[in-house]
Amino acid sequence: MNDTICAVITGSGGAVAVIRVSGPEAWQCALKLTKSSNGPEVNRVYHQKLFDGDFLLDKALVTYFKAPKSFTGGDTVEFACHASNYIKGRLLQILSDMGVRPAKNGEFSMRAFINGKMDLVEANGLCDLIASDNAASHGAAMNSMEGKLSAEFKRIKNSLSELLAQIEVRIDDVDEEMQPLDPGYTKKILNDVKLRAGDLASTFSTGKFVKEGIKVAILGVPNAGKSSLLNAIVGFDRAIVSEHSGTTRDTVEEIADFKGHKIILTDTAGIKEGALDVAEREGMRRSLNAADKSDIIIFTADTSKKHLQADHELWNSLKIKGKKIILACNKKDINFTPPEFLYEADKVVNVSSKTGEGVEELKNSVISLLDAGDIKADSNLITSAVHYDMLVKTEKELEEALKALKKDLGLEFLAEHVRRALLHLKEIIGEVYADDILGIIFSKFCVGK
Ligand SMILES: Nc1nc2c(c(=O)[nH]1)N(C=O)[C@@H](CNc1ccc(C(=O)N[C@@H](CCC(=O)O)C(=O)O)cc1)CN2
Repeated sequence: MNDTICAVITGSGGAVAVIRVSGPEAWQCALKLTKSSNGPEVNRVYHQKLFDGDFLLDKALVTYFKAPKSFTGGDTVEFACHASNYIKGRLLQILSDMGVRPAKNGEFSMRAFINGKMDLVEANGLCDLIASDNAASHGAAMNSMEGKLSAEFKRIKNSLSELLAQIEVRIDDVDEEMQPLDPGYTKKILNDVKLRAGDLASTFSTGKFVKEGIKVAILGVPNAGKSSLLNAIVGFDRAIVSEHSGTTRDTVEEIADFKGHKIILTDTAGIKEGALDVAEREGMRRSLNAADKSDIIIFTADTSKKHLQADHELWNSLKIKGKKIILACNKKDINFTPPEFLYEADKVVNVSSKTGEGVEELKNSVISLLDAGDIKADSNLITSAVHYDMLVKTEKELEEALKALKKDLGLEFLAEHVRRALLHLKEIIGEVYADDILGIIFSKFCVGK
């Protein structure tokens, strides 16, 4: 915190790059770089020359922020220079020569957190916002960055804090001068808080998919119609289709939208037994790899053909992966009698890639089987596995507190469970933290953030 750090805070490409310098020496460095003697005004942008020794390095826009009014809460200067790799490299070198250290990943945000500019949930939201790539992930991240998610955590936390205070004064009240704790009231508060923590935790089934997208792998034996199905789902000719078996040799990935959810669809090379060349074997390895990584598998079977034995073998090998499987029956003929194994599918959908029949049902099935939920704008979503984990732990402690109350185990027992629940909530927001944990959390942020 006491040293001065710098980093390029803009992405690659574009004509202008911003370099942020933050820490006690930031202003001094800027005065040297711009060879100015008189102090700049706070929160003003100056068009200034930046010098590399006696040479003119660039003419840039320089903004001066004074602590505590800056992104990090410390003295900060931003140089919006031309995005030449040479200019950026020299600027960072000159700053380094002045004793300014390159910022670590997330270090600016970590300073902002330590300086009380945002809590940990808001910092996490900021990180998610930068990574967001659709309306749903953007909306969830914005809610979080804007403090709406934190506010809900704080509401739950405050109810528990008040309850704990009530319990603790009675523990201290050895002379029993106070009215005893009302069990009905205590039970009501505990139940209410547990319900709210549970409601928030339950949004994670939607939230995790909102943040990362849903990975769907399309698998099947060669020539089952996988690529046609991918094309029918995304609505354009993404994958090459032919009547020849083995047209798809490598996996083909495409992003689609299912009811507002981001879907990462992977079409795969058909899987078969028998003599294979090296490329075919590699293709199949990638197909199975896509199956392993997926959240759900669409198993495509051409039920007009008689190779259902091959389908069955592949089906059995996929079943053991323990994933949800939707069976997409392609080109079904009217005399088709379904073999037994079809009934093991989590869902069977008849599809026609040609007419688009069944495609909507397929999309809906993915969402409902994964319990991915509806995406509602403006509602709080838990997208972090850590937050989810902490909420589940909170719920368990509250359950224990309710048991302690019911069995009348005494105020100390009750207080201990409430205290632990409270600690989980405080850890989520960042009211309590261990220094080494902070480093780990913020190191997941990108450079320059
Ligand atoms: N050039 C530039 N653009 C940027 C950022 C930045 O740091 N620099 N941001 C960075 O991520 C985002 C904007 N976020 C920011 C948040 C707070 C402050 C700030 O200086 N806050 C002070 C002063 C507030 C005021 O005077 O109104 C404060 O909170 O005290 C600046 C940027 C996006 N665009």
